[in-house]
Amino acid sequence: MTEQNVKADQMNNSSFEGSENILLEAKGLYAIYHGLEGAENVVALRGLDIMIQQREFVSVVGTSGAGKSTLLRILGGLQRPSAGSLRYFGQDITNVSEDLLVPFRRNTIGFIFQEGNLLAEHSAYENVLKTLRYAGVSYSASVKRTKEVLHQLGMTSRMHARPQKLSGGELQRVAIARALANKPLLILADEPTGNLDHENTDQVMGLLKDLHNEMNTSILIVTHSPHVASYSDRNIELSDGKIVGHHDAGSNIYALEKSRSVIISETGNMTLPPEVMSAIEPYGNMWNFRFELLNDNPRIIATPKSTSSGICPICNTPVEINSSFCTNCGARLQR
Ligand SMILES: Nc1ncnc2c1ncn2[C@@H]1O[C@H](COP(=O)(O)OP(=O)(O)OP(=O)(O)O)[C@@H](O)[C@H]1O
Repeated sequence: MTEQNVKADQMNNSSFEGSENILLEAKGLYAIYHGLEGAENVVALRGLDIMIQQREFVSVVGTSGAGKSTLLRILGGLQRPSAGSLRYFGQDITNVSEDLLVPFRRNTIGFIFQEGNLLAEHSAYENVLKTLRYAGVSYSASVKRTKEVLHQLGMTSRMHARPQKLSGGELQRVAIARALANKPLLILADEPTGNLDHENTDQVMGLLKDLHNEMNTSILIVTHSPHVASYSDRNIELSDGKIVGHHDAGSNIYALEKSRSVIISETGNMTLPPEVMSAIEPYGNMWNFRFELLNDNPRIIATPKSTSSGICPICNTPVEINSSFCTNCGARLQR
């Protein structure tokens, strides 16, 4: 049994029934940044539900400002959600104190950031070693594990170099080594190849993929790049703080608009792809939606509710036939 199995088992022992393979589950996540000095609030996440199974490799894609980094910070317990809940192995950690959260993070999650975030005055070796010592691992075990993980990442010959002497690709290998050193159950990576050229991106992502296949670690990577996301087994597409698509390994995430799904939440709320939303201008208009099967694939058909019946479809009071709004409730109506 590996160290990670033991960690997962320990957490599972106190988990809720039926949640054995679910590493994390977030429900109804909101993130609101309060504007300073009269500036408007920014709603970065709008009620996200997300679930990650043990050993999954998941990517989150979205354009700049979609809320990717905010989501990663909340899932990693680095930032509290404004609303919603976060559970690891069924245990609610949304409101646990910082005293409990810090050791939980250290033992469960490894973080990789775009900049690598290595300590400049320490060598690659010392950067990894310090992480393990900080986590309470004995000196001799830390030395052994540091050498082992730097070797896995192909960094043995460069391990005594300081960050300023390392290339971008080497820096990220050390950052990965550091994140993996304590054998976390989850790696959270925020644009880990954002500073790398195409060749180094492929090398680093290939390494991460190989390591994922060898280890019991789940990975969640946030990126704006469909190419980076293509290394994952499952992709979640974020737009304006909402999930607008789920794509599995077989789908073409370079052409997301062709494979976007309609998301229906547990409470029955439906999220439509942004291009559909802008095409139907739904605000204040009434639409009929129905599902149809086309070649065995469900598709959604939307038709405007008309007022040809002479009844407002919203408040059910009589309206003039073909009028463009209801004088009783003020709804905009389709003629
Ligand atoms: N500390 C903050 N204070 C106020 N607004 C913030 C803060 N952090 C993020 N935001 C805003 O929240 C929204 C989501 O930001 P976030 O960084 O999560 O998006 P992102 O998808 O990671 O973007 P990028 O790819 O550019 O990093 C943006 O509108 C951003 O300006």
